[in-house]
Amino acid sequence: MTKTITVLPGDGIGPEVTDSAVRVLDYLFKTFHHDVRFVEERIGGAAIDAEGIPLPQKTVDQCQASDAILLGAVGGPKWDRQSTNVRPEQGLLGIRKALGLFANIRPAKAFASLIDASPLKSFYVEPVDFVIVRELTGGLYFGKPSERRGEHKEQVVDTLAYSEHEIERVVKKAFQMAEKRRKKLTSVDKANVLESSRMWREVVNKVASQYPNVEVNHALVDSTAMQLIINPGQFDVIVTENMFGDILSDEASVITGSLGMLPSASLRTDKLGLYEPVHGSAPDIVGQGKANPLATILSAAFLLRYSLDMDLEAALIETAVQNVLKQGYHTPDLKVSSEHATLVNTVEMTDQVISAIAEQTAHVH
Ligand SMILES: NC(=O)c1ccc[n+]([C@@H]2O[C@H](COP(=O)([O-])OP(=O)(O)OC[C@H]3O[C@@H](n4cnc5c(N)ncnc54)[C@H](O)[C@@H]3O)[C@@H](O)[C@H]2O)c1
Ligand SMILES: CC(C)[C@H](C(=O)O)[C@@H](O)C(=O)O
Ligand SMILES: [Mg+2]
Repeated sequence: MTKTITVLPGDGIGPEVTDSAVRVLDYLFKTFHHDVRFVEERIGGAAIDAEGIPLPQKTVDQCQASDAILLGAVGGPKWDRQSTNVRPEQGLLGIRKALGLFANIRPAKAFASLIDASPLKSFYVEPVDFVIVRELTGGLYFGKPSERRGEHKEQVVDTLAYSEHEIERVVKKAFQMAEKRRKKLTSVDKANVLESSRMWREVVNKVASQYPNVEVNHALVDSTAMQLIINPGQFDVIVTENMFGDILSDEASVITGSLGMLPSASLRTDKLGLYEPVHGSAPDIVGQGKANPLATILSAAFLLRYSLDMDLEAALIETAVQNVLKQGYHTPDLKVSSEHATLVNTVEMTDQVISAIAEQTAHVH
């Protein structure tokens, strides 16, 4: 049966990086004779410009009817300047919520050839291999009320709300991942201040009894931000609420070299997932061929693994990315200094990944 991937390029460098990932996927599907079609829909600023809203119903319906979703990025100064309440980011939050994608998986792993691209000393970067499991459909991002108040709108309120069920399902996902990895789970919160964090801890402790092989630590978010810099190698799986996960995952991304390298998967309990780079629409480099497509290409590998059960094809992408980096190809965001380094643009980087896949699949007809 034909599988469908909905592609949501979005704004800024979004279309540049999704084009790259679609080319890589298309190459693999042709090579292995998989029957997969791509359908493109609008989200974010692109949807606001065309239809006045960041998440048209047609986009939601198409995503719901598909097997997986590949997203670029949304947002940019053009829409920040508009004085309306309509924002591109509402499209992204809306699609995560509409599809119930509660678990956002953001791995950070050191690539041997990028160790020197990190702002940290290589000694700290080499052992890095952790996954942030970020709760994605609750917390401060979605709590109501969220509004300006008072006669002169001189007050404001945002709400951090969670139900036990919302915490439990994402914490279980994190335990399941930890079981398959080094069996260490760090739950990050602000339990010295927030009631929601104290409940978060209780739920983690309750779920922990079902996973006796996994060692559990509770850590405060401020000290975790520091530990990520002074000893990032200590972490295996980190589970945390929506906003803390957002912040820590950007921090994590630079440890391993660049925001342009970090993929993500947003999952629920069945196979449908949304795959996107952790980075944003990078308005400062749009249209210049400088966008690093690897975060999106690696997100496409997750798409193959988690939504389409194509583990072999996913591994081919990951090995190809490693090989291309080993050969010294890099986009401008990757500060590599080796004498074999070759600076390439977005399209050339994609070409290199496809040739590296071709080398591995030369025997397939
Ligand atoms: N998932 C998303 O769609 C998403 C995520 C974060 C930010 N945003 C939106 O993106 C816009 C810009 O936000 P920002 O500037 O804070 O974050 P950003 O991630 O877009 O950019 C931060 C910096 O990293 C660089 N960068 C990011 N991705 C890169 C890539 N693939 N290759 C090379 N360099 C890359 C950018 O050039 C910039 O200097 C905002 O409107 C924000 O809301 C969207
Ligand atoms: C653009 C924004 C709404 C989004 C978030 O905060 O979730 C982004 O920063 C991310 O990390 O995916
Ligand atoms: Mg973010």
